[in-house]
Amino acid sequence: YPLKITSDSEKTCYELLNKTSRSFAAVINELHPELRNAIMLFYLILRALDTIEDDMSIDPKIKIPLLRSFYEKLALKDWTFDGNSPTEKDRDVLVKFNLILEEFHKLKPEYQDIINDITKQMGNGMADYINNEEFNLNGVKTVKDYDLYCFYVAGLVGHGLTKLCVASSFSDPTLLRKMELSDSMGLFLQKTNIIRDYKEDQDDGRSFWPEEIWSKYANKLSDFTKPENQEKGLHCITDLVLNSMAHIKDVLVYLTMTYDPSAFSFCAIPQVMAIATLAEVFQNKNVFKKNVKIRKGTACDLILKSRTYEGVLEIFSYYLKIIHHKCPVSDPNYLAIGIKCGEIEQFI
Ligand SMILES: CC(C)(C)CN1C(=O)[C@@H](CC(=O)N[C@@H](CC(=O)O)C(=O)O)O[C@H](c2cccc3ccccc23)c2cc(Cl)ccc21
Repeated sequence: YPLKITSDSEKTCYELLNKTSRSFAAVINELHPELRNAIMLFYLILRALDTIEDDMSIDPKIKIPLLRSFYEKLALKDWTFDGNSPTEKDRDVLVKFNLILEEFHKLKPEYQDIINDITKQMGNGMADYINNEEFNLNGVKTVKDYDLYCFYVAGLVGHGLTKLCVASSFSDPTLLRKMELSDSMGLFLQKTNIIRDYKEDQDDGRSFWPEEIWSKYANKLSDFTKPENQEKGLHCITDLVLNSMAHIKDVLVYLTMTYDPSAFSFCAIPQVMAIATLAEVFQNKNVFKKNVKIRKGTACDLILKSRTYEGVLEIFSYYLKIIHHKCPVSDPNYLAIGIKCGEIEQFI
């Protein structure tokens, strides 16, 4: 679908999108015009919220009320925010937020309401977490906290996208009665990012790996940065990958209920990137040293192959076999990985 830009503010929004995430911008550009601007603006509004939450230079006394009230800014015409630190990567999204607002008010009221509601829930969820002293000191404690945190930052995004797709008749309305499928779409992506981003988050003094899991393999999370603890670290990654694999069946079911071809690609591409990333981080000590990424060539192959549901199934089956074969018998979760791979394989 050719991109028809009709205003300066719309042009700036697409420039902001390309600046925040080039590869994701490519995916959004594939979308049918009916949904493209709604999802582009949804993405930018979420980036704005994330840029506030991520900025450790903003005093919590300012940050918390700002997160909780952020959705109210969507009703304004020319609000902007210049309080980010100069080093904050995507600060432009907030500096030029008035242009995002201008385009946002052109959306169908139904789409605006969906984005409003998700922004409100996410802002409050993020504020609750920052307010939680326990989380600030020790990061994520239980697997339950891990799922709740991922729900707020990613599961809710799935809820919003599902409602937008159903509202435009691009997806099966039954999805609204099975929101756990939308949760899994977000949780699978976010949990993959959290496993991959270990080193980056350690350097930022943050941690999202749940203590309930890593404490089986170390006394403190930073132990895995030392070579002598990296065998244990690999067992911890296996445990986290196993936890993420629990979402795969829901992801595959969700994709069968996304009818519009452009919405299907939009939803399928990040999921196939995630399963490829899980296979890449699996049994990979580089996770403790740097940010492990799949090769550009692989990413291109995945995008082409994920246009059809059969292609998506082949990709998941291929990487699940890699994970299964890479798991050493010495890994405490060796059997569990085999059983989980078998379970999903049967479904495929
Ligand atoms: C936290 C997150 C996983 C929700 C972030 N998130 C995504 O990861 C992007 C992909 C992305 O931004 N990838 C980055 C790479 C990276 O961050 O590692 C890129 O540069 O390509 O995709 C998701 C996303 C896309 C399609 C369907 C989804 C269903 C449920 C939840 C999220 C869904 C996303 C859709 C929207 Cl509207 C907003 C954010 C996201």
